[in-house]
Amino acid sequence: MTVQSALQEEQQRLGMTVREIETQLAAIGPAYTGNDFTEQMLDLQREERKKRLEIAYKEPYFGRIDFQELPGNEVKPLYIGKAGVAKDRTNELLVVDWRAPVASLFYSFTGGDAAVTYDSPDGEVEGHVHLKRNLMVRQRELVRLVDSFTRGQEEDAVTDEFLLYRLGENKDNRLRDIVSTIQQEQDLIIRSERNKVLFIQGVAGSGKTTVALHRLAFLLYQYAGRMRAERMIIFAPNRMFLEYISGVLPELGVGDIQQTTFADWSLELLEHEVALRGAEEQLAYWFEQSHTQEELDRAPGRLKGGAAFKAEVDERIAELERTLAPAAPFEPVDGLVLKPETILEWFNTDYGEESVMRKRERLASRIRRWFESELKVRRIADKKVRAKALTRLNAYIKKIPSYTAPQLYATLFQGKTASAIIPKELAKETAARLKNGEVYPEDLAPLVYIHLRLFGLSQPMYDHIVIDEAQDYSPFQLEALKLCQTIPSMTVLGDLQQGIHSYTGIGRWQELMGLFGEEQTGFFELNRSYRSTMEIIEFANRILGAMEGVKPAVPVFRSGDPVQLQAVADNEWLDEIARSAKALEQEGGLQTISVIGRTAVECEMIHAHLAAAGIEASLIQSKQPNYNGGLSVVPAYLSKGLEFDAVLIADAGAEAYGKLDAKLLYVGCTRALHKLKVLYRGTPSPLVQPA
Ligand SMILES: Nc1ncnc2c1ncn2[C@@H]1O[C@H](COP(=O)(O)OP(=O)(O)OP(=O)(O)O)[C@@H](O)[C@H]1O
Repeated sequence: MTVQSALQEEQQRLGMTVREIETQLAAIGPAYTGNDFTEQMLDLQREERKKRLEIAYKEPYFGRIDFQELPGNEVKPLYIGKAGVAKDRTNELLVVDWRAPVASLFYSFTGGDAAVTYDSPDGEVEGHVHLKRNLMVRQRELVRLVDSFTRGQEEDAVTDEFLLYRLGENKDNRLRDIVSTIQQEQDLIIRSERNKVLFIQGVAGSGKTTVALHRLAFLLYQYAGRMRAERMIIFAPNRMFLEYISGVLPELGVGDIQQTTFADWSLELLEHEVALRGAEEQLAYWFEQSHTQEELDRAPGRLKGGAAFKAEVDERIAELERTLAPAAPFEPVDGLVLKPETILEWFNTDYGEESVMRKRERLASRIRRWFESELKVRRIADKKVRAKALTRLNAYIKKIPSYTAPQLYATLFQGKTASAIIPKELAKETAARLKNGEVYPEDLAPLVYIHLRLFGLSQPMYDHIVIDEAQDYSPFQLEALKLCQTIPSMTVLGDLQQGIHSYTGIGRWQELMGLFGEEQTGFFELNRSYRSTMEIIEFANRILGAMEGVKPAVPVFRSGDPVQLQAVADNEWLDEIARSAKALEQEGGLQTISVIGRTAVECEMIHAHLAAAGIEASLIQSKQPNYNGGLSVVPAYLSKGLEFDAVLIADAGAEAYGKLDAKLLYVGCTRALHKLKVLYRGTPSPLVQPA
């Protein structure tokens, strides 16, 4: 078939599909506004369908795969799109949803005449691929067609043309979906079974965040009815990042998934009984100055987030459970005695796996019921005797220990019962804060954990949990989240090479993986980086070069400008930043440009200088809820997770980045998609020695 006839065929097919979608959309009609429940339910379904059709209407599909099921079936063309569309009357599939089992061929097939297979609900299906075609549709017009495989013909060497085109585009201030170019190694993760805790170690720009979001969309499709969006939750490092990723799920037709930070979620769970303090001061403390390894190891976050402290918390809860049932008999009326052995038996046998305070509640109710029934049986009607008995009952129940999470947590920092591993100074300071209802970020995981052990989760358990930037999580945080699921189902992603919060996070994935049984976990590595050009990735790889156990990122073959490394005199520094930023702006086409500084203080200074030079830029600070694109100034530690068309590293001098700061500089440089310029004052950092 010639290119011309292929184009014609596809144009006709596209026209037919678009008309069908238009007809179906028109038939849906206006929303129901009445009170009939059945009608309301039907309307919800119609709305769902409408949403899917609208997504399909924008860009009906992006790929085609011609598949012949064996043995000997006919060759069927399958069009793959964001949302499945079937013909109204015949139910013939016009577009296959990208998440459908057969669509996996589009992502996993890399050429060759051999038979291939995919997993369907009825078992493995075998067949031959005859054609793999990428189609670019914009505004319902076919603008591009590339065949990456035609059976029986020489292999076309253009497999990655579409990917390169997508990667070469400039980006705005939002992360995008990648359904049309998901890569094989990413697809494997997205389609993994649900009842696993998947750990994904991926280099900067390997698509971890994007893949995790696509995985949610896949799970909702694959386990429709068994997994629900409102019972899924995404944990991201900060609110600005949440805003940055907020477009992807709606683009994939998925709504209602909770997206939060661990701190916000914890405070809500604790019903705002405590107030969070010190988050910004902590960032300033750890990032505005250099620290030794020893300081990092002794950091409060490490101590309170580690396994040893958790063991102490567990022991404290166990002790509470052991001593909760009263040891003294209950005698509401002289001669009427409820023995402690009976109470203990009720407590130990009747309430099984329930949370500790719930068990207490049930025990108290049971004692009350016993009291009422005994008084009835004994026909105790005398008002005075009854009133006295009631007072005794209340006093007895009041003595059964009752704690809120902050109260129990506080016992770990006071008097004889204080924790053995928390240094005295830290314990004193924590106790004083707790008295005022104030906590630091590292107190949240133990508090939430205690709360969940004491009271359980007040809402349904989560069907799936996504944790982004998980290298910054402590084992205790994961232990707390583990309590929110009956069967673990999580996607835990991060990059140890970007582990800049080592005062609280982990050094090895095993620290988190070890919390689950081996059969419950899966581990994936993503080493290909899709964000940056080859030149940028090679530069960034050299920064980490000297570090132990580093896996260099493998670039996609996308070449751009060389990275510019430029010395600048102290007195010229701010002017040069302004000049460089202006030059990048004037290049045109770059939608997002960022000046990345070492500290927040440095960024404030740069921002003020840009403003004085008449250059409009936004200053990104730690409390910021959003980021609007354009030109921004941001400290390296806040740039994590984001990306910009062009990055200017404000100062990579030896004073700003010592050898211990490799990860931080790596984070900064790997934010750049297309252009990277690095200025330095004085001697360059040993991490970026000029060639
Ligand atoms: N298969 C793909 N097709 C097109 N673009 C992709 C693909 N995979 C990743 N990308 C792009 O690469 C960039 C990086 O993706 P993402 O932010 O998800 O990576 P990450 O691994 O979470 O990065 P980091 O750890 O540096 O924050 C995004 O612009 C994303 O759209």
